[in-house]
Amino acid sequence: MRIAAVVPAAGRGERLGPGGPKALRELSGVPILVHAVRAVAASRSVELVVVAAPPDGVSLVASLLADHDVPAELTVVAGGATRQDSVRRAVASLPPEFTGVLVHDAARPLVPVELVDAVAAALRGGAEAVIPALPVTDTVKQVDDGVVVATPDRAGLVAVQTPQGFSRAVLEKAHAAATDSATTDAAATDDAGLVERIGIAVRTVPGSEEAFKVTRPLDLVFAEAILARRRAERIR
Ligand SMILES: Nc1ccn([C@@H]2O[C@H](COP(=O)(O)OP(=O)(O)OP(=O)(O)O)[C@@H](O)[C@H]2O)c(=O)n1
Ligand SMILES: C[C@](O)(CO)[C@H](O)COP(=O)(O)O
Repeated sequence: MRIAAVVPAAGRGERLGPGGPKALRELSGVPILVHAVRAVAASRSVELVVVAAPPDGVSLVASLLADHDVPAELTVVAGGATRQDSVRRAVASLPPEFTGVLVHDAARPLVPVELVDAVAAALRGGAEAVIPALPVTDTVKQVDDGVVVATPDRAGLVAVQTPQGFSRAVLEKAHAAATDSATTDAAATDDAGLVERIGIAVRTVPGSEEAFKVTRPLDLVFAEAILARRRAERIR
């Protein structure tokens, strides 16, 4: 199976606050997107990376990636108005020989290569859909208008990350079904959610704390701390 990585990077990063599109914000002087692309490209399973850029920023993103050392075959396409749109457009651009797809958020720049490899290995092993998951550490409540209506059993809950791996045929079918029923179904926040809706089993592999999503300002502080620790480990 030939595997490509699709990196949705067309979001605005509103929860991160002012400072421009999140994927172009810097961590240790390098754009978040470049960290994320290098991280997936570090896996020997990944032969091609397709980045979904903000629709008005395709050439800017392409030249930014060209200016940095990114050891991958790379293309940049225009993303869409939602993450789901961005992923669908990037998958549609893949050459036919790529029958496996890893979808990885640009907003998860520090994913360890071991996690990318584990998702790719599960895909090669026959899984049609595989996602990294970590146990939930907080108690989670369901609320309605500020009032708690239920407390789901935490033992059955996980928080999921990217890269999420799919057989390309399954991913395309799930996105097509979601596009057809867009007015009746709630938006899915991840690709695995779309795959679940078409009745395909989604397997999990253990996630990584370092694969966290840069979402709010404090996440930049965590990310810089992890990069500092990695630098220190390299010179030790
Ligand atoms: N129209 C969109 C929206 C999101 N994304 C991407 O989907 C990933 C996960 O989204 P999220 O963390 O929510 O990013 P933003 O949408 O940028 O954040 P926010 O919701 O705070 O604006 C990010 O890599 C983001 O760039 C995308 O490609 N296209
Ligand atoms: C795909 C994802 O990262 C899995 O946890 C997450 O659902 C993206 O959500 P966001 O609201 O677009 O950040």
